[in-house]
Amino acid sequence: MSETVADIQTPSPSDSTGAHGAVSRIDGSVIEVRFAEGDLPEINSALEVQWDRPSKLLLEVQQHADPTHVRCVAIHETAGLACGMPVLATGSPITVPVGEQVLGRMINVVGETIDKGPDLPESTPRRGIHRRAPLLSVQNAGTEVFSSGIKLIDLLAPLARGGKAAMFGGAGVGKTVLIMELIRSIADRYKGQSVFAGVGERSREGHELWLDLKRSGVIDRTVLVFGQMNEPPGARWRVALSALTVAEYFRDEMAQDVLFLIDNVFRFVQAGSEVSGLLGRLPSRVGYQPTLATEIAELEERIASVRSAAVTSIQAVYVPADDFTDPAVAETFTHLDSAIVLSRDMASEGLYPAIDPLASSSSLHDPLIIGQRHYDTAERVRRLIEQYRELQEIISLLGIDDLSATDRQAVGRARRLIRFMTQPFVVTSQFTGRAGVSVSLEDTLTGCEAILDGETDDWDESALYMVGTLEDARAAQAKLRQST
Ligand SMILES: Nc1ncnc2c1ncn2[C@@H]1O[C@H](COP(=O)(O)OP(=O)(O)OP(=O)(O)O)[C@@H](O)[C@H]1O
Repeated sequence: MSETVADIQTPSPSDSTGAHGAVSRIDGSVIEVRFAEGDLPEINSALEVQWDRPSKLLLEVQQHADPTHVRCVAIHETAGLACGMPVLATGSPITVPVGEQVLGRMINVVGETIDKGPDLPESTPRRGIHRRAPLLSVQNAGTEVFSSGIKLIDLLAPLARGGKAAMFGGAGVGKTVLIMELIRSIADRYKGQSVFAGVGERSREGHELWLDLKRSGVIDRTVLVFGQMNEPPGARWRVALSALTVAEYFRDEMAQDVLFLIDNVFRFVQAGSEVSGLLGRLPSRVGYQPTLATEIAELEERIASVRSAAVTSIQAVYVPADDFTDPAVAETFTHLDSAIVLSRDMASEGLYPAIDPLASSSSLHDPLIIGQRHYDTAERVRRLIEQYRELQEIISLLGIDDLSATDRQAVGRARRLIRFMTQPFVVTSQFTGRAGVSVSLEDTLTGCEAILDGETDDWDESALYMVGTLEDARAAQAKLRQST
């Protein structure tokens, strides 16, 4: 057992364990329960409605309204619930099954299996979902590069082993596709376990992921935890913590590296905002809950690596109305090692993955970490693309012919570089008809250097579009020459 475990134990059962209450008010997903004075269950503890239905109805205590009433958020659907129904205080937080038995399984926010497989064995250990982050003294920040096989990411926003990366983007710019590709490319090379938290997204996507992981043979090392958009806000709000608890068990009790993926962090914030509104709290900036920063920090700070095991996290963050100053987005930014920003302009030009090379960044971008060659190439790429963007305004006004010869050369190289940075994905091969490729950093650097040095100046731009290495582009160019 690692030294961190003692620091992050689940809160001990409270005195209210086994206390009986009764539903006194139902307000959609917010339920008020009456207890005898002195019996009030703790905040964040779970209550179970005692009804004769086969489905469970769990509530989580959010507020002590007065000495005899608690206000709770429902984790399950409340249809059929009536005032006066008996409620049992479980005395502990919501718990989820953890450990080897859940590997290869798909579970919901409270740990019920949702993959139509057999029930989990009775012996499966369970852990409460509210836990503290490991102490700073035992945390281990990641400075080792974690290659993704995706050219743009490895070059300009390298991921850190044991670090946190997020993909930011508005609707439909490719967050889910990118996260799926990363799972595919990383999970089969990754020795540890993977935990996927599906928060508030479409349930169809969850099902597709499950089938996809099954086909690629990595499902036995993966746990999928879902609280999707058709579920009540309480479930969508807490599911990220449930998944994180499963990941923490691998890290702390089994000292195994974990890949922790979340799609989508914004939905977690949104569900928290819904719960806050239902509880009658006054909204804060842009209508968000006043506890926004705390809620994000409580989640993000728990996603931490310790000396004995690394937790590498990749998250998708929806950017509402493409507004990167949105408080939920800006707040998430502050917790990351790598930020991958997706651009609608690039997506509309079909430049996938639509990663903005200038807006994306990584704390590993330092010659002492990634090496001088990588650093210099990335800087040259950024400078050239920046120059191209400035020239684009002039081009749109005056046309390319009015540029100087050096500027025209820069534009040509930048356009080739931008095309070279596109890459066919395995997960999109079915609808693009191009086989997916993974590219090593060495090949990415060699290709970029060749383009920056002018080796491809007389190549057709299209030869560099949606290829893997420079050699693939060379072959495409030869084919194009032959056909003309
Ligand atoms: N790498 C890619 N190659 C080809 N097409 C892509 C790629 N990435 C995204 N697309 C296209 O963009 C569409 C939307 O992608 P995706 O579902 O990943 O977006 P999203 O940002 O997750 O959207 P939402 O916010 O609506 O969930 C895909 O269905 C696909 O047509």
